[in-house]
This record gives sequence, C-alpha cells and structure tokens, in this order.
Amino acid sequence: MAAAGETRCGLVAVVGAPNAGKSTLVNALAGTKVTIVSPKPQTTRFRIRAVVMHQAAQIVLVDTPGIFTPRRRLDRAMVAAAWGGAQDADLTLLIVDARAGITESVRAICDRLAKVRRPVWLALNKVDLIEPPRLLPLAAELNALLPIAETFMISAEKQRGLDRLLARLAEAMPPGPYLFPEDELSDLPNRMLAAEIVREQILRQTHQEVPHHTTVETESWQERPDGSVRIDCTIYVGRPSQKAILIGDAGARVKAIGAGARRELTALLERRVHLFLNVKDRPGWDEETGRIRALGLEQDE
Ligand SMILES: Nc1nc2c(ncn2[C@@H]2O[C@H](COP(=O)(O)OP(=O)(O)OP(=O)(O)O)[C@@H](O)[C@H]2O)c(=O)[nH]1
Repeated sequence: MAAAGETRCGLVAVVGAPNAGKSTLVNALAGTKVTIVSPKPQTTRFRIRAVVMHQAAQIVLVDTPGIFTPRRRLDRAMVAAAWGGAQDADLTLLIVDARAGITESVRAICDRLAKVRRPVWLALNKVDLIEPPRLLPLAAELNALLPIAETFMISAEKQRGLDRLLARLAEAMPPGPYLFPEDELSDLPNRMLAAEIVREQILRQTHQEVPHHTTVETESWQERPDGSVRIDCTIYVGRPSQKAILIGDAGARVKAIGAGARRELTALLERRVHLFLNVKDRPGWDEETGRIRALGLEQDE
C-alpha cells in the first residue's frame, strides 16, 4: 500500500468512434471484464468504466458520454460528482481504429476535442490489422486535426503496446489521494461486472425494445459463509411501459434475464451465485435536469 502523499489519482476519459475498441482496451487494462464488448455500435453506457491500479497510481477510466448523445448528461454528472471538486478528466485518451482511419465520426470527435482544453493522447488501435508503414502518416493526419500530446500504437485485442500505455498513464496522473479507497476497490469491479452482465442480458433478450433507457445498479454484494455470493441488482427503466416489457408475462422475461446473467456470473466468478433482480421505473431518469440539480451534481460541459 502506498503511503499518503505518494499516491497519484486521475480521470482518463476514453473517447473514440463506435467500434474503435474502447471496451476491449479498458478490459485489457483492467484485466477483467468490466464493460460490454460487443460488435454492435454504441452499446457502452458506463460512467466509470474501470479503476486501474498501477504503481501507486489509481487510474479511473471514464466515458465521456455527450460526445454522441447529449441526453446522457447524468453520466457526466455522476463522474463529476464522484470526482468532487475537479471539473473534468485529467486527460483524454482518443482511441482510433487504425484500419478504419479518419472516418466522419473520428473527424467529429476531433473537432469536439480540439475545443476542450485538456491533453489528448492518441492510441492507434488494431495495429494488428494494418501494415506498419501506414501508421505514422495516420498519426500525422490526426495531429493536424488536433494537438496530440502522446501517441501509442496498440492492439487492444492482442494486448500489444499496453504496458507502455499503462505505465505512461500512471506517470501522468496528478499526485493526490485515491478517489476509490483501496478497501472498496475489490468489490467495485464485481459490482460493475454484475451490473454490466445483467445489462448485457437485457440487450440480448429484449432486442432494442427497452435498452436505451435502462440502467442497472448493484445494490448489494454479500459473500456467504458457504462460498456463494448473493447479488442484488436493480434495473431502472425510463417508463412504466418498459417495466412491463422487462418483467414479461408472469415475470417470464426478467426470470430469463436473471437466469442468463446468473449463468454467466457463475462462470466468471467461479462460484455459486444467487442473483436477485428488481425492476423499478425512474421516469426521465437520465435526462431530467431538475433532478440532476436536486442531486447537486455537475452537469455542464
Ligand atoms: N483485430 C482487432 N480487433 C479489435 C481490437 N480491439 C478491438 N477489436 C474488435 O473491434 C470490435 C469493437 O470493439 P469494442 O471494444 O466493442 O469497441 P468500442 O469502441 O468499445 O465500441 P462501442 O462500445 O460500441 O463504442 C470488437 O469486435 C473487438 O473485438 C484490436 O486491437 N485488434
């Protein structure tokens, strides 16, 4: 454990076009499955994606929702609130799919980022898929769109170039106390994991009918003496009609979601899992400004 005064801690906003490989990279850095990795664009809606410890540095990887959908203001707000006084991330890590190159959405993101006064680091991802000579010109082209402080060539999937990236991120974090106490950290990934696995099952089993207004939170995580774990998750939906869809006839759908999630969690955690799901509606939850204010959370850019 690091002594007080020696720790570093910061927020890294992970930004990139859909399918750039953000989730794959975060998972590789965190060393555990904490986000949804899916070939479908825009499935990610995590606020805090992962908390990575590296050499007395706590690196909090967050999304910058709002780049595509301003609707998700609360996502940003929660991060800002968690961070206390700090307004924003310490640096932005821009992930670009090197094979896809500078697409329209990459261009749009660069435009946005160029206006934000915080360092931008570039990770050219999927370098396993392209010829190395194409990388430098691509990096140069991106640098012409916005000033890039550091560039990394990586393959998130093949885990190439990640050690250097992680080491540099750790060094770049400002000195300060950890945002998440170390003794809570061990549970955090599990809670995040459980919530994401449930959300993944919702996406799979409701086929677009519900998911975009859905959030899942792990309310409690209790270790049992027999080695099993009891997990209680709440699924929040935006409208009562969605609640009905999620619950299904006589609870059939939520049961199926629970069964699927429990199976996956059992396999991942390698222990018996008792999973309890609760569906609640929280109308306008991720949009309603008044509520954000009431919570005293940050909400502007
Ligand atoms: N070959 C190769 N494929 C990769 C690499 N990194 C990610 N992928 C693949 O690219 C696809 C998209 O990856 P994700 O991590 O889901 O991308 P994302 O940016 O999180 O996507 P959204 O959450 O939809 O915004 C997946 O099929 C990954 O397996 C890589 O380094 N090399």
